[in-house]
Amino acid sequence: MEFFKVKTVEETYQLIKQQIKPILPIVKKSLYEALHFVLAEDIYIKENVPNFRRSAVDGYAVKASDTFGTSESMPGFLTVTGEVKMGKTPPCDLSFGEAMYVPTGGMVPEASDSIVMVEHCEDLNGLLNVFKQIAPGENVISIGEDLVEGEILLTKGTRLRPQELGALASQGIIEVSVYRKPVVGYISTGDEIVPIETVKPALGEIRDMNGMTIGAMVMEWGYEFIHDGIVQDDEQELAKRSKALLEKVDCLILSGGSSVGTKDYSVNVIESLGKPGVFVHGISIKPGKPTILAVADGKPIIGLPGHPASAMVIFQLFARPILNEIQGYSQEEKQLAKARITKNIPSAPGRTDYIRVRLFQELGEWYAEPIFGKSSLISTFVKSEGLVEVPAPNEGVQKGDQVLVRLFNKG
Ligand SMILES: Nc1nc2c(c(=O)[nH]1)N[C@H]1C(S)=C(S)[C@@H](COP(=O)(O)OP(=O)(O)OC[C@H]3O[C@@H](n4cnc5c(N)ncnc54)[C@H](O)[C@@H]3O)O[C@H]1N2
Ligand code: MOO
Repeated sequence: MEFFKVKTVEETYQLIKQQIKPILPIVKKSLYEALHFVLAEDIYIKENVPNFRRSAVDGYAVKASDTFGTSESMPGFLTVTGEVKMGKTPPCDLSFGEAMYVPTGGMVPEASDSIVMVEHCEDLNGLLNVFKQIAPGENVISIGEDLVEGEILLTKGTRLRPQELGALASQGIIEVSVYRKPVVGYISTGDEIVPIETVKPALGEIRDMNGMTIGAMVMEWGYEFIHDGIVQDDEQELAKRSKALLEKVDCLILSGGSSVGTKDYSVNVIESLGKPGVFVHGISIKPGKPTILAVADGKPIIGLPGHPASAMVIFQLFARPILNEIQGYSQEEKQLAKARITKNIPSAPGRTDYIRVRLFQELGEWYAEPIFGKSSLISTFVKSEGLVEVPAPNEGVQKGDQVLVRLFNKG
């Protein structure tokens, strides 16, 4: 372990990918319980969808060539031979000069290649007047147009959203193998930190905000959170409590004591918990520079800076990908919005800054207003809806520049 040799944000993300592996057990879940779990198997399409030719509209099945040359002023005439009932096969096939009524989703007779919409024709006692020519294939959903038998439907590592569950349902797959969701354990450190229930903290004491913000973020992501309480600045006690908690959870978070002060024991304790140990201590980032990232016998450990806004920024940026990796999910988060920045943001080159911003809309354009303030201020987060990144090589962002905002979850 190297002492406080800062890594860039990019290097940190690369190290996370290298160091953190899927460790969570694979479990079976019914589709009803599988939302947001990460798939642990490849799934192939075993049935075409649709597996019969289906009409996309309410109309008449015809041969397209029978409609060629027809128009409002010069309708074509076809004989209506019957009607297709929903969920049933057509009563008979179709010949030239014939038409058959088919509702949306109904099966198209084999000899028909297209459907004229009801609005483009008129059924006069079995004589269909067609006022519009159509092209072969029009309004027909072909076999396998949605999902083709034999092709891959979903790959291992896909997070199951409503649409993936729908695709699985189309195949009659009612149970899937997924990675169990992580259980996150958390300890606040610091002689000055007192439980939030404390009615009147003594002068110099502060209520445990980080336990609340970090716990709520974990729960927002759908994972289990265990707050194991507050540990005073006592290295042995912290080591004992961290070790015991790490055995029960998949990922351990310590808040505070991450810096280089005389009572900042987090890094030693984290290093003692298992191999290979600390792989990041210090990131060239603002806020959150003294962040610690480690792996102990496969389990990730994060040492968060104590300042509440720093802890939230770091947790948002790095805990999310770490928790994704242990579930076998390694895609990037994509909750981004474009906006114009309303003020200049100065920044030191060589350091990546994350600025809290409030979003608002004016004359159809979105704007991001920087909420400046120290990294100890929770109020900066309360007023914000996202973070704007000022990349390391840049000296800042100019008022009016287009920026990408990483949105906080709206719940
Ligand atoms: N000489 C240096 N000092 C500091 C550096 C540095 O590079 N050199 N970095 C600064 C930066 S940046 C940060 S961030 C802080 C991080 O320090 P720690 O992680 O050691 O955090 P603490 O000292 O324990 O706490 C900082 C601050 O946050 C409050 N805190 C802690 N835990 C909680 C909690 N659960 N809820 C609410 N507030 C909490 C704590 O009372 C302190 O006020 O280090 C700088 N120093
Ligand atoms: O980098 Mo620290 O998190 O600002 O105070």
